[in-house]
Amino acid sequence: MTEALWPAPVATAAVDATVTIPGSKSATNRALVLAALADGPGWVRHPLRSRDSQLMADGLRALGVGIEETVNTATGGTGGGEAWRVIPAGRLHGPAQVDVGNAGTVMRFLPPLAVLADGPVHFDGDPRSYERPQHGVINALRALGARIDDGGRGGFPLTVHGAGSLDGGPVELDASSSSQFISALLLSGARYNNGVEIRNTGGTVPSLPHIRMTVDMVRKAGAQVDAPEDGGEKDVWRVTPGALIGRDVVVEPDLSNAAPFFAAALVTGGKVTVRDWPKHTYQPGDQLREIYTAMGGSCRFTDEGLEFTGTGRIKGIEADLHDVGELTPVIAAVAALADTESHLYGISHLRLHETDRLAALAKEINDLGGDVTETEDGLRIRPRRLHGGVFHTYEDHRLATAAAVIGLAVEGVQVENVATTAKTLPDFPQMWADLLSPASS
Ligand SMILES: O=C(O)C1=C[C@@H](OP(=O)(O)O)[C@@H](O)[C@H](O)C1
Ligand SMILES: C=C(OP(=O)(O)O)C(=O)O
Repeated sequence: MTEALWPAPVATAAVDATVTIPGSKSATNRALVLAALADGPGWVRHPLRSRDSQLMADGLRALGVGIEETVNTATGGTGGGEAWRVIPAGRLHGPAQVDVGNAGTVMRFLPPLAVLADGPVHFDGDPRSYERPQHGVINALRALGARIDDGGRGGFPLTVHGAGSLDGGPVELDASSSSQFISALLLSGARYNNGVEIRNTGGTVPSLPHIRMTVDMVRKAGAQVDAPEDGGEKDVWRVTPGALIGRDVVVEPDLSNAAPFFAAALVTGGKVTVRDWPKHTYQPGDQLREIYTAMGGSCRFTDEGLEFTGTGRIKGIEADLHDVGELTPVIAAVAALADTESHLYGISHLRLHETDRLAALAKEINDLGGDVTETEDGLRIRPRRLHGGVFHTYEDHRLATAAAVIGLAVEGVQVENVATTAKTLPDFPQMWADLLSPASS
């Protein structure tokens, strides 16, 4: 398939901009699931509007949940802007068809909810959804009493035969390939007759901040959750059965999507402020403060948000990104422009993300003249002068934003299918143009 090429703009001066980043994908999709399972209507304010959140909303609608996408003009504590009203179905219904696209959150979070529907729910998605791990969810739901037909594939397409309820209870699974297996069961677990107790029997679970985000949101929806970080048993998460309440949830900006914008400050020796950066958050993107500081930037909170300043000189880093894997593509791009070598590790699970991110980053950066080697669980990136060329993106939004970062400093980078950023940031090309135009701030 030939996709249009987007000429990545070169920065001709240090950037100086203030950016509004749309809502967090992870928080939006959790809020939608919890609101759909609640005992009364709720609001999701400042939701992300992107392919992944539309897939989630459409999937829930297919099961009978009402989601009204409105612009809220109220000027209360939460301000105006977009707000989605979620009206639970009473009883989730099947038969239904759900498209999971290539959204990990939809693939993993909706089957545990579909077991509560009163009929079959058929799930299908992009070709890549057939390859991404789903065993943790399928095997766990079966062990908890659900009937799932997957034709022996262990993944999509599959049909969950909703029976209106699920026994639930204790279950073991291997969550070393995705934290989303655990989040998925925690989100629906309160609605199972016996709740759920999940024990990870595999290696270390990646993306722990995302599980903490789940635990926090499920608790705020009124359920009791025990988790290892609160003195609970290692590798065990428990939700007690009970009702969830329809709430008013305000979604934070997507801090992982701030990564390319702050990177622009580092690469050009400029300054970028991301508005409304939360002082306390469970998002992994908050770790950019530490990571980009180690790479030579400096940051501070201002009245508007978080401001990053760069010097134009980038230091390589040695970093375990196991907890914050989704930041890797953009960090790798920054590292490819650094003065010293970087070693990013703890991220073998990235081979099972939107694409094999380790292989894709190594190939694409090397095709621009870089020196990147894949290790068993990461990447070694050595400084080398890069040149222009086509950067393939493998339908991975974060490969496209990584390419844009390299393009700031390297003339002639052409990004294949920049539209793939629509997975979590549909306005990326315009936001990037605004960042680079003096009128942007
Ligand atoms: O639960 C979530 O919202 C996410 C969890 C992480 O998944 P993995 O644990 O599969 O890496 C992360 O990479 C993904 O972007 C979003
Ligand atoms: C891994 C990611 O997404 P998903 O939710 O599809 O797993 C990501 O956004 O980097």
